[in-house]
Amino acid sequence: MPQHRLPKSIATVCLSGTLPDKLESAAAAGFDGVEIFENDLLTFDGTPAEVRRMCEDLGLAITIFQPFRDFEAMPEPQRRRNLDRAERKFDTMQALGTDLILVCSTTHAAALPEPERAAEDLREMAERAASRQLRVCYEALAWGRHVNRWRQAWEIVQRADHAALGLCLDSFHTLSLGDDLAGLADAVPPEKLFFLQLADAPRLSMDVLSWSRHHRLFPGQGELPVPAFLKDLLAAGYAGPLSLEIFNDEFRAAPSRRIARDGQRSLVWIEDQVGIASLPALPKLSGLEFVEFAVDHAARAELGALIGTLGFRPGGTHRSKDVELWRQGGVNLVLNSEPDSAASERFEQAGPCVCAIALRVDDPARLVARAEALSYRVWRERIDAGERAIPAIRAPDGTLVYLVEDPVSGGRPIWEDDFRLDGAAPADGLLGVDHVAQAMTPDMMDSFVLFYRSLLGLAPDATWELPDPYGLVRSCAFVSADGSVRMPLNVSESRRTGTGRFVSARAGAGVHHIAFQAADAAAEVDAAAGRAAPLLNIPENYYEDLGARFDLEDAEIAALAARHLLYDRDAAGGSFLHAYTHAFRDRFFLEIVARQKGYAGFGAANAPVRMAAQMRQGSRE
Ligand SMILES: O=C(O)c1ccc(O)c(O)c1
Ligand SMILES: [Mg+2]
Repeated sequence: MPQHRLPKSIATVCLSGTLPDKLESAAAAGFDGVEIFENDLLTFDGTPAEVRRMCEDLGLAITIFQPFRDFEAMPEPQRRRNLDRAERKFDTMQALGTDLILVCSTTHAAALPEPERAAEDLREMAERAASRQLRVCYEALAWGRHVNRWRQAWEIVQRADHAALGLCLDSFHTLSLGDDLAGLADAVPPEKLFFLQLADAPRLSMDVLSWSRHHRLFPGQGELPVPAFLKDLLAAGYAGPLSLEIFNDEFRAAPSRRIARDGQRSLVWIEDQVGIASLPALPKLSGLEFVEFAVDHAARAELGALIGTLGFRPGGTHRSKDVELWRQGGVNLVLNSEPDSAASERFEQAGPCVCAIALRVDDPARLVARAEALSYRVWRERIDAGERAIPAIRAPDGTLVYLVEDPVSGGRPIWEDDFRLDGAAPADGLLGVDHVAQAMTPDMMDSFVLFYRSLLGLAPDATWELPDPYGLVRSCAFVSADGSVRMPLNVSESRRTGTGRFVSARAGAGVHHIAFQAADAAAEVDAAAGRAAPLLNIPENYYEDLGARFDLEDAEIAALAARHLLYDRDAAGGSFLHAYTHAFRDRFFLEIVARQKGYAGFGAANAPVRMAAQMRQGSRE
């Protein structure tokens, strides 16, 4: 393991904007250095010396200049021209003030399949570089013409045998081919490990070039074993920068400050994963203590009426603020109309919405420290004497995530301190909050993924592509190990889907629906119907199909149909019952669910039916 902190670096290609924007965002996020991607220099209207000065002013080192393409093993006359081209790039590097250039393995059809020639050429280039105190590192592209594995690249570097020539290892190129770094520590001396690029990605079945150019992600946002890769590299003695190199269509378009910040977080996360730095330990989560809505008085009355039909009753009022607590069984809903508060700020911006959720955790202070180490913003609401200070962390969309100490860990319920609990006894059919689903623009998804994974240790469930009548909705839930916290994330490229319309109305991301877990779904729905709850109608065709898909008795199906309950079952025999309310002002909706025999999903198979029903219901209003 390295004795000193490894510098953190990011390739300019990861970020949107002009070169100065990219550099400022990298510096603001706390990076020590940048990889200058050649295209960002070519399109910049200023000299390399100016870029050098900008970086110096921002405290950024230029860790590498890249890429230098189609160099090795080319026939004449390209061979000679390539060496001239290299000399020109060395001039640029000297003006930039960086000593390292990345040569990626050639993809050129004319390249010769001769490692000896590749070695000879790289040796010549390294010799010329060395005469200017510069160095060259060689990277195997996963789609290289003759060299696509690090072992092949190493064979060539070894054969070239020049002190100014080493390897660049890129986690994507190795892991995308199902390869790993086994044998690296034995084969390659540490001084030959010149540079490391870290990139994660979702597992996709497509050609590796398109996968790499459009779908890379920061470590922790995807599915590749990047921490294991880094561990192997550190064990082999790598002591250079940890550098992020992400080609991603969303990143290219998203605000560079947010993406740079996420990049920096991903490196803090991976340092903790591999044990070269440590974050305060992950929280132990035990469910949601409350969900808070930002409302004005009119919306509060209307929302109170809706949740009233699900058996919620006013349970108390806040001692010093215009805030009501509504309860049903194990669920607490907070309706916040306090002017000049975090809630009112959200209301002004987005109208009635979920402005906060509260997690029950074993140690709020430890999770606040973890959030701070990951540069997530911590919020402390102003409080009056005698009231409890409840810390909160800002999710990527600004929603507050309050942290309350789990009573099991010795925490006292927060309600007695801050509320006058004077409500009538509510109904008690709900056990707790089952899940809170958020909808967002596609460019926000990976920021949320990193938030839930790095901060809370939630793990991704399966990804679903759900057909709404007006476009696809992509959904992936993040779930705690014990299932007590479930957070589905939904995105849609179309603005006409339910998700797309929500995101437009909400101007960003937010909570799209909240599901309550019932002990007995049928009883809960019957009670809600008795209170004239606006429940979503499900068409008869759905129930016809249920009978075909599952071995349910006709009477069972009739009982589901009568209640507009949806049904799902998993391979292990677990089952799921759920029903929905109409949307509240076309913004968010509520769901009643019951899980049996360990069912762990969300009824994804039913989502198209639900979305079509919502579309019909919306157009009737
Ligand atoms: O996609 C490419 O061409 C490319 C270029 C340079 C790299 O370091 C890399 O990993 C990929
Ligand atoms: Mg690379």
